[in-house]
Amino acid sequence: MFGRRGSREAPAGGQGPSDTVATGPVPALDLDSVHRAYPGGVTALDGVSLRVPGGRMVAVLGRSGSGKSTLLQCAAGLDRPTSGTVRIGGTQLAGLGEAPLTRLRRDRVGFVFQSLNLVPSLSVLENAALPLLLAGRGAGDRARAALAAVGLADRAEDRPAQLSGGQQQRVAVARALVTEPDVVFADEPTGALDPVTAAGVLALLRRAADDGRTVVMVTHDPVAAAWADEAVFLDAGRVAAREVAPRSEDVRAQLHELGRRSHEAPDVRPHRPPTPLPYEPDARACRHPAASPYERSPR
Ligand SMILES: Nc1ncnc2c1ncn2[C@@H]1O[C@H](COP(=O)(O)OP(=O)(O)OP(=O)(O)O)[C@@H](O)[C@H]1O
Repeated sequence: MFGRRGSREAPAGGQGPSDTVATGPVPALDLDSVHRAYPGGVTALDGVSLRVPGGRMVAVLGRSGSGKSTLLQCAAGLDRPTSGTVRIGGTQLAGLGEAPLTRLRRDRVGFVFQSLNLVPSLSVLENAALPLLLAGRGAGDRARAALAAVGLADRAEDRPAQLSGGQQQRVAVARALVTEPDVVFADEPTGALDPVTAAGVLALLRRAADDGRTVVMVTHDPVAAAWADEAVFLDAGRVAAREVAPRSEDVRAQLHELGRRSHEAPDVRPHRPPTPLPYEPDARACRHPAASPYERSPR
């Protein structure tokens, strides 16, 4: 049911390591020379170009602090690059005001986050339906179908706290897919899960790509990366390498090589607040964890 893609063809065109080449005229996701400098002088992204066609799953890897989450946030329209362009389905995000950007995120983009999970006070069904409810659209049938697709049809009336961690993450996947988005962004979606449960979540993302969606997943896990069509390795905010049809051992070796190149610098995870609810116009102003309705619910 959750088979890997049969065709794992190499990208055409002899491009350098900074590009994933689109097969169609308009890539589902297109980043061109994206820079992101934070106040204080940290350059998190230093000219990243990445084109991802529809139906492809890309894993983004790299050492802690290499810019993976910043890349995801800029690509998803949750953060604005200092320079460079991001296009989703041909729409340039920089040209959009807050309201159209919010609509685009809500209607054409899905999000799965490790630490930013479900609304504890809502039922599982309401959580899965959330992007549709916020858009004022009828939600029941589609949310039930999305829950059925992740194997949780019988838990629709439960609260998130009544589910296991893996089940909660499957609800998050259902929520990400309920709008039938063009692009799904997943930031370490399996980081807190055991290997078997993680495989279930990865299979769902894999199936989304096989159904024609574009999936961009940040991960530290070489095994998770092996579910993708392509692995893109960041180092100090740049694309350092890429691997088509990655195998976990090759990904592990590449990560080791990146670590060696950086002279075994201490692997310190930067402090970053949880990503705010991506559907609200003022979401980027709500950086404090307490303001986020997607807090991980107590178990
Ligand atoms: N809001 C911020 N303000 C200032 N610097 C930031 C901010 N967010 C991230 N950074 C810095 O930008 C760089 C890239 O951070 P980012 O979170 O994108 O890395 P990452 O590869 O996702 O790391 P990890 O794997 O640990 O999550 C780091 O040096 C980090 O400290």
